[in-house]
Formats: sequence, structure tokens, C-alpha cells
Amino acid sequence: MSDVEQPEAAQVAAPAVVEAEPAAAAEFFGEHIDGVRAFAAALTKHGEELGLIGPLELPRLWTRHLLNSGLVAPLLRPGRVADVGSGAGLPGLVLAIQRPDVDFVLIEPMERRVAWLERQVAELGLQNVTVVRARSEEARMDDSFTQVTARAVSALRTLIPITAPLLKDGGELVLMKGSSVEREIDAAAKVFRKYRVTEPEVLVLGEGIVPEAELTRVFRAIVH
Ligand SMILES: C[S@@+](CC[C@H](N)C(=O)[O-])C[C@H]1O[C@@H](n2cnc3c(N)ncnc32)[C@H](O)[C@@H]1O
Repeated sequence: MSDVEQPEAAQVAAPAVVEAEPAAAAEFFGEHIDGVRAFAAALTKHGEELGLIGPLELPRLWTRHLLNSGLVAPLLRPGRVADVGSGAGLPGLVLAIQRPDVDFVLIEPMERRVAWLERQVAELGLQNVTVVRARSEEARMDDSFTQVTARAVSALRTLIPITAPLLKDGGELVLMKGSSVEREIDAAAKVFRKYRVTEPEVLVLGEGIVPEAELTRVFRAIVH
């Protein structure tokens, strides 16, 4: 080992390389691509410093996060959608950019994340988003939502009790899940009965849009 002191610059971690916009993105997001690009630029500039997105995530910002979130947009119906645990705005802000015909309420308890979400709503000029600072179970929301989304919040057994009560009768859960979704479904049978979760199904989304390894699983069910 050299006993020559390393120059200070060499000891500072190199900034993460940010994933370039994939070719599929412009076609997938269509007329909304500029909004998604603006959100991507904001996440790239501030996401790591504000603790919204880890350094390991910037190299897969588009495939793992923006496209992944956007895959849910075609499942939404005109109405009111609550996104529980929005964090950096995934999937809530991406969906709000894609679906100006849908009203979104982003429910997030952490003050810093709420400030970020509110700033992004203003900077992106989104007219269809309200941000609520609360834990979902304490949010004092009426049960008037047509659909509820959530991504990376918790396993179904604990996620259903904080999402299903927000839905009006016949409303739909649209919960983004990883490869453990089938195991989570098995573990949640009692909770499904308690919260009247019916017709559960798992959709696999993203074929032809994201690489095979990044296909997204969505747990979808009706609440009566
Ligand atoms: C791992 S982050 C995921 C954030 C974002 N959905 C994403 O996919 O990047 C989980 C988020 O859920 C929020 N959260 C945790 N418990 C919650 C609850 N009971 N109600 C609403 N949000 C909650 C956390 O504050 C955090 O921002």
C-alpha cells in the first residue's frame, strides 16, 4: 500500500450514475413524457440528498421506479384515488401526471416527504393532487375512494387494514407487490375476510416495456 496521502477528492464517493431515459419511455408515457421527465430531473437533483431515493436506485430510476409506477395508470378509472405511503411520489405523482382525469390524494406521514410532495405538485403544475400528512389509519378520510394504490409500504396482511377502509363499497385495491405476493396472499386470508376483500387477482405488468426482471406484480381486489 502506498504511504502517499490520498488527495481529498479521491476519498469522496463518486455521485451515482443516473439511468438514461430508456427508449420505451417516450412511447409509453406519450403526451405526458415531459411531466415525467421533469419529475425524473427533480428526483435526480434532490432525491438522494433528501433521503427520498437511495444511491443504488438512481442507476435504475426509470425502469425500477418511473416506468414501474406508470404501469398501473391503465388500471385506474376516473374517480378518486388514494395513494397510501407515497414517499417520493411513487406511484402517486407519476400516476397523477399520466391521469389528469383522476383525483389523487397522497397520504404520507413523514413531514419531509410531505414537503417534497407538495413542492413537486406545485412545480409540476398538477391540479389533480392533494397531499395529506397522516398515517393512513389515522387520516380521518371518508370512505369515498374508488381505488387505493400503494407501493413498497408493507405486506398484504398489514397493508389491507390501512388501505381497504378508505374505499367506498365496490372500490378496488391496486397494490404494487414484489415476487412474494403469492405468499403474502396466503398469509392474509383472515384479513381478507375481515375487510371484505373479494375477487383477488395478481396481474403481471410491463412486458415489452421493462426488462423481464423488472416486471411488476399488482394485487387487485374489490372491497364490499
Ligand atoms: C418504503 S417507502 C415507499 C415509498 C413509495 N411508495 C415508493 O414506492 O418509493 C414506505 C412509505 O410508506 C409510508 N408509510 C408507512 N406507514 C404508513 C401508514 N400507516 N400510512 C401511510 N403511509 C405510511 C412511509 O412514511 C414511507 O414514505
